[in-house]
Amino acid sequence: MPRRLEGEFDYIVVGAGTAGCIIANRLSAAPGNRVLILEAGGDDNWIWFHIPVGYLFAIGNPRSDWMFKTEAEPGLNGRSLAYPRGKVIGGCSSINAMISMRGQAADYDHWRQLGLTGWGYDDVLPLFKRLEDHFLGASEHHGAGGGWRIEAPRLSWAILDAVGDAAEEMGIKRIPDFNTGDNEGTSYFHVNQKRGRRWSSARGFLKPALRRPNLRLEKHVLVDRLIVEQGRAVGVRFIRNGEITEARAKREVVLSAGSIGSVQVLHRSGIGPADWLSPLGIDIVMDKPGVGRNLQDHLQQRAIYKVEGVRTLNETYYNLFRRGLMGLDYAFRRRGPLTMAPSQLGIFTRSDATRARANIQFHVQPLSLDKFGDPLHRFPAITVSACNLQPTSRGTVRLRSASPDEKPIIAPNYLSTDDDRQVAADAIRTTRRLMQQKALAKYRPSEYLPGPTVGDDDASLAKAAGDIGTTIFHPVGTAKMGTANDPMSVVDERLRFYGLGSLRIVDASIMPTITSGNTNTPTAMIAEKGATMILEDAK
Ligand SMILES: Cc1cc2nc3c(=O)[nH]c(=O)nc-3n(C[C@H](O)[C@H](O)[C@H](O)COP(=O)(O)OP(=O)(O)OC[C@H]3O[C@@H](n4cnc5c(N)ncnc54)[C@H](O)[C@@H]3O)c2cc1C
Repeated sequence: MPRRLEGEFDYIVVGAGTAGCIIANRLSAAPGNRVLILEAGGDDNWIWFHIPVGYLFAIGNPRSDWMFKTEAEPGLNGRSLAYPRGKVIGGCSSINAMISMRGQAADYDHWRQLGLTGWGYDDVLPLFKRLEDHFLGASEHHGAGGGWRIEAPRLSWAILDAVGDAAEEMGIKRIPDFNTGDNEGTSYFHVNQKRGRRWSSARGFLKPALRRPNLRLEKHVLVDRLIVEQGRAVGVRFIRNGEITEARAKREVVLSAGSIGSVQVLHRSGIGPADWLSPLGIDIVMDKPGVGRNLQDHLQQRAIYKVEGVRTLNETYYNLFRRGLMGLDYAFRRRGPLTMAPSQLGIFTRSDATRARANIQFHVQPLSLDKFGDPLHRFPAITVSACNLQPTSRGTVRLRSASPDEKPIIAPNYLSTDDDRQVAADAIRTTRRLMQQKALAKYRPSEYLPGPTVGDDDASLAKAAGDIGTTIFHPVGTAKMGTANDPMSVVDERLRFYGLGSLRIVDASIMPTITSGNTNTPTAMIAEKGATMILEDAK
């Protein structure tokens, strides 16, 4: 018999990630709501969760990462990718690259055009603003005083300034801010940091709320499944140190375990495609073909260029004297490379002139390595990675077995459409053009990856994209919000689960289509809106 967690709860939030921390904060702001939030990871009491460059140590480390992998991907010429997800309070916002990016107004207007009332850019702009504490203060586009701190980066690099100049030479304008509805242009990224430290959702929303007597956080608990009675989610069953415990919610269960985690919990609960679950011996509670489908991610082509006569992080890192200076700069001024989000300069542009809006994003880094987790190269070099912002490939997330200890099968299906292969080829072509601009000539950039032997024709570039393509860590869409007449819809526009009462999903998995940029800030907005709707519906 499972143990029963003592205490009465109105709401149970599963997962204290980007979304979960915000929901717990908003729901517990009403003293009458008793809120329980359950997180598989632990506290963020490790220095590398806070010093921004710690990202390099948190990824691929079981202390902070679920350590998932994709299947061998045909589109990546048979390669399987590490697929990091944060396992700690704050979730991915505690290990991510801190870029704060809303995407494009057109992304949200598209959601509204799909029939999802209340999700157009005009509708969600007040929510973005309400969340924010923007370094420039309140304005037409930004908010001040909220928990989502956004700051300008605290260092610049001559080589990145020159890449920005090169973009301008190609006709891409310099803009001061990517977050005003249209991100086409080039700029340094704004970041979720406060005075040189990472600003996660846990720091901004969960920790300040934990003082409230009506909010309870349980860490190191793995939610196995939902408890469903008479067509309603009435609680959850979780595991801690091998012990099974149940907790019950009087009002609602909110799934915020992320695009992978929320699917796992639903599938283990018998909610998902019956033809996937039955062979695993899972009793079907509800045949829901959309749960685990529609996986979308941004695939980046990481081109690397060797440079001369200019500083990059590579040689700075290997120079003991300079490394010491970096440490001192951080200790005394909270400045310098330790405050660095790995990608600093952004460029949003069109992969070809026929595109209606920017459809590729460059992340330019003053460093290079073979892959995350590997050491920096010993030669001076930069990474000029381009990703397709509006991919048409769709993948899946599903259970390997019914055991909660087993890692899921993640198959993003990258580059499985002609359009995605074309965009990838055009993106590498655009990279090459960028690096040949006059502004960069003095640094004598030479292509290291994909490499000068790769031809400029579509077929060679698409093959190279498969060789150097890698995730930019943005899985979304696996429990998509949609209209009732679409059998693949999982939640409605108020994020209520179709077919089961008292259950909502509020995290990155509900995006019907991926936003045109990094996905953390959009997920925060989804949480702000989700919490608002939960409170409204409770009245
Ligand atoms: C390495 C990396 C770099 C990134 N860089 C950026 C960036 O620079 N900018 C940007 O905008 N986006 C970035 N992203 C993406 C962004 O962080 C995510 O889109 C966003 O955090 C998703 O939020 P979420 O709430 O949906 O999920 P998460 O933040 O993943 O939260 C889910 C939480 O649920 C917990 N959980 C899962 N399953 C269970 C279970 N069964 N029981 C209990 N708890 C569970 C997890 O441990 C986690 O804490 C990055 C992501 C990664 C991994």
